[in-house]
Amino acid sequence: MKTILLTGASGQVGWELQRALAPLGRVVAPSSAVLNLADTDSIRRVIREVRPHLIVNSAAYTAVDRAESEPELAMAVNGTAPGILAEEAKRIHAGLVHYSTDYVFDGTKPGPYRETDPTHPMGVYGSTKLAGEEAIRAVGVPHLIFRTSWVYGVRGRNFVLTILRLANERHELSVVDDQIGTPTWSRLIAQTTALTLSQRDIEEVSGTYHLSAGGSTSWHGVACAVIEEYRARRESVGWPVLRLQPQNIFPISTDQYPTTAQRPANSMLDNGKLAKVFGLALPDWRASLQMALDDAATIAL
Ligand SMILES: NC(=O)C1=CN([C@@H]2O[C@H](COP(=O)(O)OP(=O)(O)OC[C@H]3O[C@@H](n4cnc5c(N)ncnc54)[C@H](OP(=O)(O)O)[C@@H]3O)[C@@H](O)[C@H]2O)C=CC1
Ligand SMILES: Cc1cn([C@H]2C[C@H](O)[C@@H](COP(=O)(O)OP(=O)(O)O[C@H]3O[C@@H](C)C(=O)[C@@H](O)[C@H]3O)O2)c(=O)[nH]c1=O
Repeated sequence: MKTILLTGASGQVGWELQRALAPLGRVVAPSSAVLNLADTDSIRRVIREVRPHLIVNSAAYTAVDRAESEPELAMAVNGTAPGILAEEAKRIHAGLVHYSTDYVFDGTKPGPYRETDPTHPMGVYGSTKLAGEEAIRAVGVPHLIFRTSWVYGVRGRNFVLTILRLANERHELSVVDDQIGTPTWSRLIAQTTALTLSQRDIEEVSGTYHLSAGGSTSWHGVACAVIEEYRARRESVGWPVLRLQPQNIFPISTDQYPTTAQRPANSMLDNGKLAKVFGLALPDWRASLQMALDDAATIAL
C-alpha cells in the first residue's frame, strides 16, 4: 500500500484531502507542530522518517493582508518550503502535489488566465506562492501544481463564512464588484486531485494546471449568492434568521474598500488544460456552492 504524506490537514483543502486521498493509500497527516514548513529541519526529518510515495502539500500561509507585514514567514512557508519538499521527494523518488493561486497574476488580462500566461503578483502572498511554484519546477521532481481560486468550505477561514458571520451581525453590507473570479469549493479541489492521481502516473502528466469551478462572478456576486442559498435552506435545516436582507448587500468599487494588499481585478482561470489532459469538466461555481450548503448540517456563525 502506498504512503501519502499530507501537510495542511487542518486547513480547508487539507481537511477534504484526508478523506479524498484515503482510497489511494495510507494518509499520514502530521500537524504543523510536527511538520513545520517554516523549519527546514523538521520538513527533512519527517519526510525521511515517513518515506512517502507521494507528498501532498496543502499547507500554506494564506493571510493575504497579514503577509504584507510578515513577508519572511510567508516566504519561508510558501516560497522556500515547497522547494525543500521537492528536494526530499526527489531523493526518495516520490511525487509532489502542490497548490497555488490566482493571485500569481496581476488581473490585467481581459479573459481567463491560462497556465502559460505571464505571472506578475500584486502582493507578498502572491509573490511567495509564485516562488514556491518556481522552486518545485527548478528541482525537477514529478509534480502536479494546481492553481486554484477563492477557496471556501463550511469550515475554516474563508469569504463565504465571513459573509454569513457579517450577515448575522449587520443590516447592511458593502462588497466589491470589480474583482472577478471563481469561488471554488475545497471538496471539489480535493476530489479532483484524487481523480487526477487515480487516472494517471504523476511522471506522465507532471506540470502546472488551473483548477477552479466553472463560470465567474464578483465578490459581490458571491455574497449575494451565499445569502440567497442560505435563506433557501434556512428554515428546513433550522439555521438562524440573518439580520441582513439580500437587498442590503451593496456593490462598491475596490477603491471604496481599501485593503493592505492589492488584489487582482481579474482572477478567472482557464481550466482547459485540466479538461484536455484528464478529461475532467468541473461544475459551475453556483452548483458547487449549493452542494456545499446542502452538505452543511451546521454552520457556525
Ligand atoms: N484559501 C484560498 O482562498 C485559496 C487557497 N489557495 C491555496 O490552496 C492551498 C490550501 O489553502 P487552504 O486550505 O485555504 O488553507 P488554510 O488557510 O485553510 O489552511 C492552511 C493550512 O496550512 C497549515 N500551515 C500554516 N502554516 C504552516 C506551517 N508553518 N507549517 C505547517 N503547516 C502550516 C495550517 O496549519 P495550522 O492550522 O496548524 O496553522 C493549515 O492546515 C494553499 O496552497 C493556498 O495557498 C489557492 C487559492 C485560493
Ligand atoms: C469581508 C469583505 C471583503 N470585501 C472584499 C475585500 C477583498 O477585496 C475581497 C476578498 O475578501 P477576502 O480578503 O476575504 O479574500 P482574500 O483573502 O483576498 O481571498 C484570497 O485568499 C487567498 C488565500 C487566495 O489564494 C485567493 O484565491 C483568494 O481566495 O472582498 C468586501 O468588499 N466587503 C467585505 O465585507
